Amino acid sequence: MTKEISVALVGAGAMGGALLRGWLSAGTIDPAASAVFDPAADAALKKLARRHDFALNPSPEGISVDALVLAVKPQAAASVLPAYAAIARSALVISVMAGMSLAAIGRALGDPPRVARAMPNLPAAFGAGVTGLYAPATVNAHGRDVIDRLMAATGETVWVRSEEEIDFVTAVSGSGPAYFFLLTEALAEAGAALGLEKEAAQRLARATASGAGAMLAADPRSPADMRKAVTSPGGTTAAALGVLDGDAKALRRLMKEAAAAAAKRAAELTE
Ligand SMILES: NC(=O)c1ccc[n+]([C@@H]2O[C@H](COP(=O)([O-])OP(=O)(O)OC[C@H]3O[C@@H](n4cnc5c(N)ncnc54)[C@H](O)[C@@H]3O)[C@@H](O)[C@H]2O)c1
Ligand code: PRO
Repeated sequence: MTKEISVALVGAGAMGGALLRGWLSAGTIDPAASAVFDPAADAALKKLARRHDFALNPSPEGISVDALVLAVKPQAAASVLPAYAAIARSALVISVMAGMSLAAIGRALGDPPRVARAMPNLPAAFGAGVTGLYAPATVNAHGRDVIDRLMAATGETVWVRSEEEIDFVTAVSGSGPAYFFLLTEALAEAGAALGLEKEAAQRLARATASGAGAMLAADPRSPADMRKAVTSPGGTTAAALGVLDGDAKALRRLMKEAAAAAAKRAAELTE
């Protein structure tokens, strides 16, 4: 049997909390040997700590774990991370922070020997996440396996070739769920504008987004092939796609601009 991983998690908000819940339900981590740090721990997190018996907000002094996972806001990192420098000396450090470079993490933690970047996304809370991963050569095969096992507990993992590509992952899958939620909002608004009752339009749009997501998860066909399966020649879908994807390729152009803006912002956060 594979050994459970001991983890110190710094920041158990939306993303850190989703990872923690994924690890606990998949049995990936050893709760009794793990610790979670979050000064704003709410009742749900306290209940989780009691149920699974992990340490919540212990003194970081003397804590020794396999992996130190950093999930605080990048803007808070410089002031928060130094308190965890001693843990980082012997642990594999995995940062899920957007736009916080290996160099900046190293500076804040006193240059620990092994630091990797991971960019998960929020569907991790339902085991439906995808995480982009990058580790420099200082992280060996065992370290990579630990990172992969931790992140695979909440969905798929995709290794990328360079640290710069983590900013591109952030633009595609880290921020990506928000693009689909916006599309769902926009579709509901369009339905209401046509004359549907607002609530009916919202239910139709949401179930359509979730149904399309279920097809993407279960159907091996490419997204383009599934799009074609919905589109009868000269029919209603073709009329809509003529607006979204006609000669001007409006949606594809907009998506490129949006992803470029997200990647640029990730790079700015790094400075
Ligand atoms: N939300 C996402 O979809 C998403 C996706 C990928 C990566 N991320 C990254 O995850 C990180 C966290 O984002 P989030 O959305 O979960 O934010 P969040 O605000 O929900 O969570 C941050 C948590 O850090 C805690 N915190 C603050 N000071 C702390 C300290 N001194 N010690 C320990 N914990 C402390 C806060 O109380 C909060 O619970 C960010 O760096 C973000 O870039 C987020
Ligand atoms: N949420 C974080 C942000 O918006 C990182 C990816 C998703 O910056």
